[in-house]
Amino acid sequence: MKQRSFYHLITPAAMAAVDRDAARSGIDSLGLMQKAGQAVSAAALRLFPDAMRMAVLCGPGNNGGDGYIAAEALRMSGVDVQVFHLGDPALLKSDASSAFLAYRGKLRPLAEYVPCSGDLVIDALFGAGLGRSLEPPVVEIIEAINAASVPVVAVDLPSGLDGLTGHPRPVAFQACHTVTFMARKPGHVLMPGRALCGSVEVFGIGIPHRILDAHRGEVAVNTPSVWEGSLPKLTGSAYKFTRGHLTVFSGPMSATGAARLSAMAGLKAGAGLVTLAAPAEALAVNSAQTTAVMVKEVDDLSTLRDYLQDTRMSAFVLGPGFGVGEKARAFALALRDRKLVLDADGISSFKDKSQDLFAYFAKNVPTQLVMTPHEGEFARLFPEIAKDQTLGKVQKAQAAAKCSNAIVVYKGADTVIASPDGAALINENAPPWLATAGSGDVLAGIIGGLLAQGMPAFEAAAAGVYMHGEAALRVGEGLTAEDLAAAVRPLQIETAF
Ligand SMILES: NC(=O)C1=CN([C@@H]2O[C@H](COP(=O)(O)OP(=O)(O)OC[C@H]3O[C@@H](n4cnc5c(N)ncnc54)[C@H](OP(=O)(O)O)[C@@H]3O)[C@@H](O)[C@H]2O)[C@H](O)CC1
Ligand SMILES: [K+]
Repeated sequence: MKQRSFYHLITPAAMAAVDRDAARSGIDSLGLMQKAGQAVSAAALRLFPDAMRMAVLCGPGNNGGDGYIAAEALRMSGVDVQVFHLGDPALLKSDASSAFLAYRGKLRPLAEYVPCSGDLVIDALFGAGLGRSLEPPVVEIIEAINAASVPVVAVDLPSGLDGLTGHPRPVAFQACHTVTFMARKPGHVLMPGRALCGSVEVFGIGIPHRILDAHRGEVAVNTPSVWEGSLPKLTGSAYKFTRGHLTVFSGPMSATGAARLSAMAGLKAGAGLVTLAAPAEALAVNSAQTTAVMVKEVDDLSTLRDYLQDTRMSAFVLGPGFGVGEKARAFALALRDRKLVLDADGISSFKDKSQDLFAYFAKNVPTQLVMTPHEGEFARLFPEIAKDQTLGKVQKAQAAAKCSNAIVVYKGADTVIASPDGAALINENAPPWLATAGSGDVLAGIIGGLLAQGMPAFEAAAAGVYMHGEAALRVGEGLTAEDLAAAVRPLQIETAF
């Protein structure tokens, strides 16, 4: 059975609505808090059986409530527990107040906590209800605990981490383990939140899935379950043209390697034919270094138009090593009714001219344009969105996809794939060694290869990002882009021979 709740992400605001609906449907909310707190206590005992003292830091809301339940459960297990509270516990409301009243152990104000060797900190200051940036006294305490390197188990989210954006506000605990409830939030998956959480445990506290489903938004983790139904299927009657023809545009003689990496990756991703469309000066160098990939002269807009007469040309990659400028812009606009991956120089060519690009591709429904910017390229194409500090990476990618009518693959350790209709996926299978020269060229080629085989653009982009991560994991540390391209494999092939 698929663990659906693990792959769908629930924003903190949606989680609050889930809580409200659970209470309205008659579910005992204190019972939910008790299960949450007990799960935290179980995790602390399992992971840190030898802790000399467990310091439970309890905040002013329900996250603090979970902390009081955990503290009492630990105390009952014989652990030396000390609660350090933020704010006046007499002001706690409803379930959190009940949890506080049920706690029978030692209690001191948060400011009195001094981290000691042998401590385990259980962080129950703030969770999904963090509504604004932390104030200086709490910032200082978090910084002091992080600096002391005592282990921290976080309740729901490391305090200070924004569950929507994955950003610290302005600091957050560095946890070694985080226990969250029912479903992960985007902040558990986006960077740097993912790193601040340590390992993440999703504990079911008994909220029915029908309530979670009702509040499930547009953001999920990029897993095969989202797009595996759209993967190209290889049947016994397949021949090379039915598997699609990908064209990758080569740069000038001095910059052809990037396009060759894309081309090889497209072929490995399953495209039946791949052609490097190169200017005359780069024909020889490309021909000398390719075997299965074909080479064809495409010099200018006029030869491109002739080339496009062949309607079997099913998808295109423009950008890797291509060169920034008017030629890239003219080529991209000429491809407006084709399936196109616009990457690297193809993106940078539209700096300060992005409205032309967006206007040309505005009418395609569904969109056939995939753009693959890293952070710097994203800022060139979407300067206003990039500098909006109120938006997290997912919201930025969603806004960019909407205004460009393109699938936006906003790259990084936490690549976000966003569609103009608002759907967004966060990728989490990319190992750190994927950050190497030429890695993006390989990704563009994989996505192009999937588009060529008929996958819809959003699914092709998401599957491509996932296959890219899988290929990197297969190669391991020390990977070069050549190794990566060679390690690309189709994910699912139906062998109906
Ligand atoms: N279904 C579930 O997943 C359950 C989760 N539980 C736990 O409940 C919390 C969410 O509880 P909530 O009370 O909504 O929020 P918090 O405890 O995280 O924080 C709210 C309180 O914190 C104050 N606040 C917010 N930001 C700041 C700040 N920057 N500085 C100081 N104080 C802040 C806020 O004060 P206001 O003035 O804004 O009202 C609140 O007092 C979830 O994370 C889980 O741990 C349930 O226990 C079980 C069900
Ligand atoms: K917390």
